[in-house]
Order: sequence, then structure tokens, then C-alpha cells
Amino acid sequence: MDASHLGDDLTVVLHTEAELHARLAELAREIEADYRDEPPLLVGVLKGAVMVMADLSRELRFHAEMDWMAVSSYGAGTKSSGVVKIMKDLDADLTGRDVLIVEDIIDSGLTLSWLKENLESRGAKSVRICTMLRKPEAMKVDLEVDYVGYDIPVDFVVGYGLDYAERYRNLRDVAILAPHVYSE
Ligand SMILES: O=P(O)(O)OC[C@H]1O[C@H](OP(=O)(O)OP(=O)(O)O)[C@H](O)[C@@H]1O
Ligand code: HPA
Repeated sequence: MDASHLGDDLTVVLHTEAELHARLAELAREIEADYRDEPPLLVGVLKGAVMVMADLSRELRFHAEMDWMAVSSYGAGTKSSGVVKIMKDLDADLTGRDVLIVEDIIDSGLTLSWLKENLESRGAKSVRICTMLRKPEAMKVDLEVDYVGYDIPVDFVVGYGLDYAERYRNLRDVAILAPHVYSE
């Protein structure tokens, strides 16, 4: 779906589909170089990371094993509750594995900070993070992020997997959601 189908729900398109794809190709080259010896297990965080995982994994020039987790800290609102719940756990055993978490967005950083520690505690050899978007000014914790697509402002954004109340995930671009949509 393109932004033109959404009337006045969006204020600004921040990154087009073409920009997102081009940036993912650059990140893929960095990832390939950093994991020359052994490809990492890609861990996607449902549901938002589905688009990033699909596009990043197809850019990578190695066999990309994927696994999925679902964690939730947002519910149906626009603010992180800070309480992370595992809704679906991984199938893979992480012992001795290099793990690359694939995410759509780091906002407060609370979800990923919790998840990184959780995966490290399962005996992974290394845990790195790749995120399409990050809001540096919203971060509440000190979190090292290894691969970042774009840093964006603090506004609530949707598209490319990101939702508001389960809507807008299939928008191709990343755009700022008009405040009237969530204050209605
Ligand atoms: O840095 P934080 O403030 O913790 O926010 C980031 C988290 O919020 C989003 O997930 P959400 O809980 O909305 O679930 P979803 O992926 O199913 O949309 C996103 O995918 C991250 O997991
Ligand atoms: O800006 C956002 N949009 C959608 N989901 C999110 N989860 C954290 N931040 C956001």
C-alpha cells in the first residue's frame, strides 16, 4: 500500500521503500564482512520485523538461518509499557551461536535491552542488533546497536512493518502518523 491511499492519516513520509531497500543493501555488506567466518542466526522480532527480515535476509550473500520471537511491550498504545512479555519463544538452541537480532525500531530501547540480555543468558557466543530505525532522543537505556538503518525523530511512525493498533504495517514507506489518528 502506498501513502497516497491513506488520506490525511500521515504527516510526512520519512523514508521511501527505495531508500529503505538501498540502506539495507549497505547494511548487508557490513554484516557479511563482520561474519566472514560463520553466518549468524538471524532472530526476527515479530511482528514488526517481518519486512526488514524479508528484505535483509534476501540481500545477504550467505545462507541466512532465521528464527522468530514475539515479545510485546506496547499493547495497543503509542508508549512502551516497559514490561516485556514473551508471546512466542525461539525454536533454536542458542548455545555457542552468533546471534543477530533483526528489528524494525528501537524507541525507548527497553525491549531490545531486555531481549539482548535474555538471549545472552541462553549461552549465545555473541548477540548483536540490527535495526531499520532508531530514535536516539527517545532512548531511556544505554544500548549498543551494531547496525542502524536510519536515525529518526521521536514522532510515532508507521509502515514497513510498524503498526498503530495493528494497522499500517503494509504501508511500503515509513511515515509519521498524524496525531489526530491516535487521539481520536
Ligand atoms: O525500544 P522500545 O520502546 O522498547 O520499542 C521497540 C519495540 O516496539 C515495537 O514492537 P511492539 O511491542 O509494538 O510489537 P510489534 O512488533 O508486534 O508491533 C518494535 O518492534 C520493538 O520491538
Ligand atoms: O514509532 C513507533 N511506531 C510503531 N511502533 C513502535 N514501537 C515503538 N515505537 C514505535
